Amino acid sequence: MGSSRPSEWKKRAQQAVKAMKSLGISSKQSGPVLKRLLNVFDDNWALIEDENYRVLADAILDAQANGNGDPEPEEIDAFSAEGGPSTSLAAATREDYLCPPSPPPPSPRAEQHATARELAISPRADSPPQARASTRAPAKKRRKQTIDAYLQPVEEAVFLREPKPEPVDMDSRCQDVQRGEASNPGFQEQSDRNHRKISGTRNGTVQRCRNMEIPTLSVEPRINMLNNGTSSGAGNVQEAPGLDIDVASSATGEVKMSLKCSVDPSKFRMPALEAVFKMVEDKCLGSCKALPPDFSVGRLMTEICQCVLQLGTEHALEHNTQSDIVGNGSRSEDDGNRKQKAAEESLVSNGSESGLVNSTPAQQQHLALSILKTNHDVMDISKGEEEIRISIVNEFGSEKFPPSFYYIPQNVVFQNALVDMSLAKIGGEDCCADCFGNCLSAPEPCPCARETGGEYAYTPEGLLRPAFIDECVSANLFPAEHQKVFCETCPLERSRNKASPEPCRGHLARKFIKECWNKCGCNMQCGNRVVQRGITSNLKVFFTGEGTGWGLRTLDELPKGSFICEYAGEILTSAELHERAVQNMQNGTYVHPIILDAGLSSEGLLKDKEALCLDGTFYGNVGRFINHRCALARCGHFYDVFLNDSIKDEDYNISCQFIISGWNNHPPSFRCCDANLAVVPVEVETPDHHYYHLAFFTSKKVEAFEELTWDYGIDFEDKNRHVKTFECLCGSRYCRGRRRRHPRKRSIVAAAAAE
Ligand SMILES: C[S@@+](CC[C@H](N)C(=O)[O-])C[C@H]1O[C@@H](n2cnc3c(N)ncnc32)[C@H](O)[C@@H]1O
Repeated sequence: MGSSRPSEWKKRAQQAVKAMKSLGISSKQSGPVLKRLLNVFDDNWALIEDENYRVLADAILDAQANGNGDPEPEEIDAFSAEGGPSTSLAAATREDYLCPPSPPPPSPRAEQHATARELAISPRADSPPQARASTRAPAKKRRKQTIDAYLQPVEEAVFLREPKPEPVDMDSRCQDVQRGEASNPGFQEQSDRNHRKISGTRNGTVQRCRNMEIPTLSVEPRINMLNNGTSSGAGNVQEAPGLDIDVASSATGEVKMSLKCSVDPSKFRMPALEAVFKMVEDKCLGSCKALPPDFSVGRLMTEICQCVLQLGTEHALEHNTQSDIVGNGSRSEDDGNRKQKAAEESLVSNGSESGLVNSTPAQQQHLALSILKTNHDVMDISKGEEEIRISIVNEFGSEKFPPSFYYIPQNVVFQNALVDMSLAKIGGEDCCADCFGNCLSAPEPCPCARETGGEYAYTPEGLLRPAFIDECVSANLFPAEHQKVFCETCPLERSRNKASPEPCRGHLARKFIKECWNKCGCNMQCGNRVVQRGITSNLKVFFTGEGTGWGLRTLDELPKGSFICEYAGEILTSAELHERAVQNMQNGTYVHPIILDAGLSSEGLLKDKEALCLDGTFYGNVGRFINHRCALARCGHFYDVFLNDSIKDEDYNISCQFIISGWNNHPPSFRCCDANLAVVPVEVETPDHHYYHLAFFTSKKVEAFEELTWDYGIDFEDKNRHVKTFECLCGSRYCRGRRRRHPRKRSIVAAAAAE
């Protein structure tokens, strides 16, 4: 039959074999399969040649996958001798081989992937007929799946080529990658599978992933990649496969990352790592103008390793902490873990000895929750509760996590607090039902501006007006200069001592912001709705390393008057707060709850339960991380401040003048204030001042990465205070809470000041 074939037939057979050769498939592999195909297709060459011999390439790979790839010697001989197909494999049908139109044949790389496939389209002649039939029946469907899977790596593949002379357009490359994803429905799924593929080793893990974000570069064939010596010989076209990354950890604590590519071993010798880094820098990164001049791939890889280690160890800590609490799993000897465990143990034991036994069920629940809930998300401590992610960072590597708490973006009632948010309570004078869009653009201020004297508290740029902030800071620092209201029977004093409460110490009549709300006709973008829209600045929780625990910093430069966040927490009655404060003292912990007493002056006589407080200890937002900084020494304390040798004479003079004559007698530039936030009462849902929000605004321009601080207003010298306080480590020159170091000097300065 072979000799009777026309030369045209032979020519076509040679071309087919040649086409397969260019894919790295030898004639020994392609010949027998071609023979089978011609038999099945009744010598219809068009079907085989279609799409650049796609059917043939696919059939060869399938044959290899099914162990039929190595032809019997007779088959090869028969083909070369006769140049025509054998009829012995006619059990396969045309349908088995045909598939919907698809892109051109895959690269040789696909060979590796083909080995993973389960398809058997050429059943052995010795299979029972039923078995063969059942194999064939779903073959078409499987064929399609196979080809889709088979073509997939081609789209995913990263081809390394020589760089083009023109600058690299990273954005358009990324778009190309994204387009690839969108145009191939299987792509995302495949990618997800690659990312999910995590297998455990003994006490270690191996994670394999394909980096889909590596852009495609143009290529020249000579580029050699790392060789694992197992390549099946892909010819001399060195198309680097999709970047396969392995990350493995061993029981001994090593973390290893590897990038894998295949190459012909005879053409490869391992280059020096520095040379590789240099080449990558020159080729791929040098043209990217955004990189800093000292950028290097070596540092980039070190960064990657460090990130792997950091994320890996943090994850382990979370896991171990939770395991310990439920009583299974073993804890590593990591220092941070031991510390955390010790802290938890002390909480537990304190709880059982004094705290938990003596506390109410609700308190017990809170203590238990605080012990259990240690699953912070380092990428976003709010776990999606805020519009913006707020990550946690510890540059010191000691305390691994901030204290446990539940993240809440808004205040919640703990138990007995009564917060009347009824719409019925909002009268026509307390809202702007007739407004539309942005109230700040209207020709006349709306009724919501009444609270702030007919002028909105916010500027059109969304900043709190400077005069408003200065007033709030001043009230905090110089309460004596501001109006105070005294209750007949102070609910706060009564919560401390019901039997014989002390006289009211007075409550400052404070300035409120009033925002538009649900009964108003304006929209959510109205300029008079800043606090209720939530956090918009980029913030980070960080470990201060200065003895003040965790703190909050801004990542943006912020002008004066910028809204940072609310202080959100549980709403407690003053009685509940008092009970909690006592518990906390017994447990050796100190929290900084805030009393919502700005409205007490207008409320008249209140029952205990009606004086409200906020506590962010167990439930809170990022506001709970804002540390205290002494804004300014108060009269009577300020001499001590200047005993510190680092304080210059001019500071001394300015501050003395300042303190003696008061805040308002000095121009703003003299109003030196070390804390950079002011806390402001904000009315949103309730028109009275019984319940309100507390919002932090910058009290001056703040640099990017600066820690955000506010003055808690603590009188560190007050021996009668009912809650335990901390020794202040704010580092401010005006610090009121630092331990005094030079008693002798103090008396000299005091004497000098008295003259
Ligand atoms: C509202 S929390 C602030 C966040 C806290 N640093 C943390 O790690 O969770 C208040 C607590 O922080 C600590 N703190 C805040 N400011 C401080 C300061 N200036 N000096 C010392 N400790 C401070 C005290 O332990 C205080 O009880």
